[in-house]
Amino acid sequence: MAKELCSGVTALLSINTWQGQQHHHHWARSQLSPLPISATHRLTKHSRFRVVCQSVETQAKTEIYDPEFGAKVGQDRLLKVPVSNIRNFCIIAHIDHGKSTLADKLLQMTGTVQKREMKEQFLDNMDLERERGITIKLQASRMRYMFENEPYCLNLIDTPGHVDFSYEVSRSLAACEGALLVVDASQGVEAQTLANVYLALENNLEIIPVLNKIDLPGAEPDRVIREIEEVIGLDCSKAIPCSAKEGIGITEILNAIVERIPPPRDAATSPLRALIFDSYYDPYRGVIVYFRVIDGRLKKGDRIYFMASNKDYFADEVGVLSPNQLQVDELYAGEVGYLSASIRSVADARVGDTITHYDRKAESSLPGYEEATPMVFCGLFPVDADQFPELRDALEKLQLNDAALKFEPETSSAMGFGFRCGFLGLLHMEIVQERLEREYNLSLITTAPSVVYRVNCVDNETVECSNPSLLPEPGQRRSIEEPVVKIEMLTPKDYIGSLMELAQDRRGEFKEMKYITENRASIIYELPLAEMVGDFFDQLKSRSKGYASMEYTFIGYKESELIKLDIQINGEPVEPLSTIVHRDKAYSVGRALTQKLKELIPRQMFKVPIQACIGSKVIASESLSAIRKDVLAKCYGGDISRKKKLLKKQAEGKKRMKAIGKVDVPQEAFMAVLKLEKEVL
Ligand SMILES: Nc1nc2c(ncn2[C@@H]2O[C@H](COP(=O)(O)OP(=O)(O)OP(=O)(O)O)[C@@H](O)[C@H]2O)c(=O)[nH]1
Repeated sequence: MAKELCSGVTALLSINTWQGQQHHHHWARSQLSPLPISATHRLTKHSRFRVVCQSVETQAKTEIYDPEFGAKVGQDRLLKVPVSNIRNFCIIAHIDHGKSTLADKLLQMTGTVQKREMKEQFLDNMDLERERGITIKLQASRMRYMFENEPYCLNLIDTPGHVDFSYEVSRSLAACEGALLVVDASQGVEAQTLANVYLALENNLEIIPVLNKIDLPGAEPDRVIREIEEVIGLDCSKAIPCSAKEGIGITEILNAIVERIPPPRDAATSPLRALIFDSYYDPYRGVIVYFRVIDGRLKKGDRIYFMASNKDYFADEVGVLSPNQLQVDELYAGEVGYLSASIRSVADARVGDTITHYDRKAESSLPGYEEATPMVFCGLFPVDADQFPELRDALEKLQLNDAALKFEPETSSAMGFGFRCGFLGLLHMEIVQERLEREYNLSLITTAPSVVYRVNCVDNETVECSNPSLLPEPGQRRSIEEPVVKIEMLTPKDYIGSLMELAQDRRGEFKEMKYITENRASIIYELPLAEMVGDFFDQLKSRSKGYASMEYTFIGYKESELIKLDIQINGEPVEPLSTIVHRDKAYSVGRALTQKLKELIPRQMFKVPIQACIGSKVIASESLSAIRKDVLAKCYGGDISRKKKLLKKQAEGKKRMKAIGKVDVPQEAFMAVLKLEKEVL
């Protein structure tokens, strides 16, 4: 167990400890403060022990014998400081501008973690996150920082960097008094940065602009400062130039956090109100809740009450994040920590919920709580029907840790048993799919994502429909409404035309365009969400050579002329290929989709017609010709080419396919509607 001792030299330590009647002796070689040493024996507050420090340089020995020392060691690491010495902050940055690198450097510089303890990046914990280089879940860490001979406790709350998780971002901002605004000095302000800065300003945070990557030859800090001032209207006279990679400017940032970010309000005597900014499921301890105490105190053993989910528990364990969990007895207003209370699902302790005492409830909960509303749906079917129970178990397990994931059973004559799942956005959907396949070893067929439509029926009822194949028949419906989003694209001026064309093609309604600097513009459109869930983002990136960025917010539902397009393969309707499209696009989509399917579906031993229909009317048709009988298959002998062929066939057999009637349809076909060429849309 690692414990932090104080001193300042590289030393050889001889540690003698007594626990009850037992005496233990350890040697450890370590540079003392601020780096922790590790002792295999458990040191507790009540251990009596003797520490002998021997300087490696001078060989001089110093002996410390202090039965109280254990308590001091504990305190040092747990760091209790007055509320005026606490600073709670987060980092706002566009993807890839260096948020995680900076966070890691801050942890290192304050001695919170040692370099060798750090995996590639400490704050991004999940494998998937590390692989994709993006932050998905929030984490937090406290740091100890000495400023003008006084210890300060700096709590860094990490924020996810993707629009799908903007609600989580808003809650972690609400747990802070300040934010570092990190902008890549070789790039500039991006849409994501803007959206998060506005959120931070709404939460009255003190913002410290930081210009990262000044080590790069292409860095233009002055231009970027002007951009931040013009676009956001933030005073950048005290912006800090830094290189998170090279460790330049880190001390200035730490000093600015202490000097410029206000301490939390001292409200330890009010009834308890703590804001949950993250939670995750631990299979051994139940849900671990990360929170910031806004008012009052929270003690180990307290009976607590979650105001939104209406559940009560006993707080079995309360502690701080350093960044590993360290237990404490109590946390008071201003502090950030975690608790565990044998909670079975994260849905009971949702991000944004308020924790109060069961016996002394706060009058009102903290503002800003929202239920997670899935915006994007898709069907998930096991390739092998036997895996259905495993898929259900896996989804249930994932849901324990992800309150935003929704699912319900779905049956389709073409696909068999599966689930209709709801996600916050496309990235969330991809993450869940990947985790199901990787962590649970499932082989899945995923249908193209769909949004939730509102169907106004002739009997004046309104039904919500997230599955195109279940859309009420034309005779039963009066109108269909679809979700609409407002998007803001930030782009260098050279790509304005191409991006406007993209938005226009996707049924976008132009709202506003303004130049934010002489070379960059902001373009605002309102556009159906359904048009966004496809490859809009990829298109935006490829049309702007990666320079444009975007941000979207849901603004409401709007009536639109929509119809259902069905696909028949070999005369059989394939419901998972049904899509809802705008009337004007039905013919071109139908044509493109049948052509695409013809390319994707392997040829069979017989001729296969592929048709697109609206109701019973066929609007486009293609046909897949039969393959000749494989005469070579009957060949006998050890011919190498024959073996190769067999191997190839075997490999093909492993490809994900779903037999629809007699036809094998590969996974790509189900996503075909997303990949239709731009020209036809
Ligand atoms: N040259 C240079 N590169 C940097 C610096 N800071 C970060 N980088 C690099 O920029 C890339 C992105 O950095 P990250 O810290 O992963 O970015 P991020 O903002 O955390 O990204 P998300 O986790 O996706 O939000 C990495 O390849 C870093 O090595 C810097 O100061 N100088």
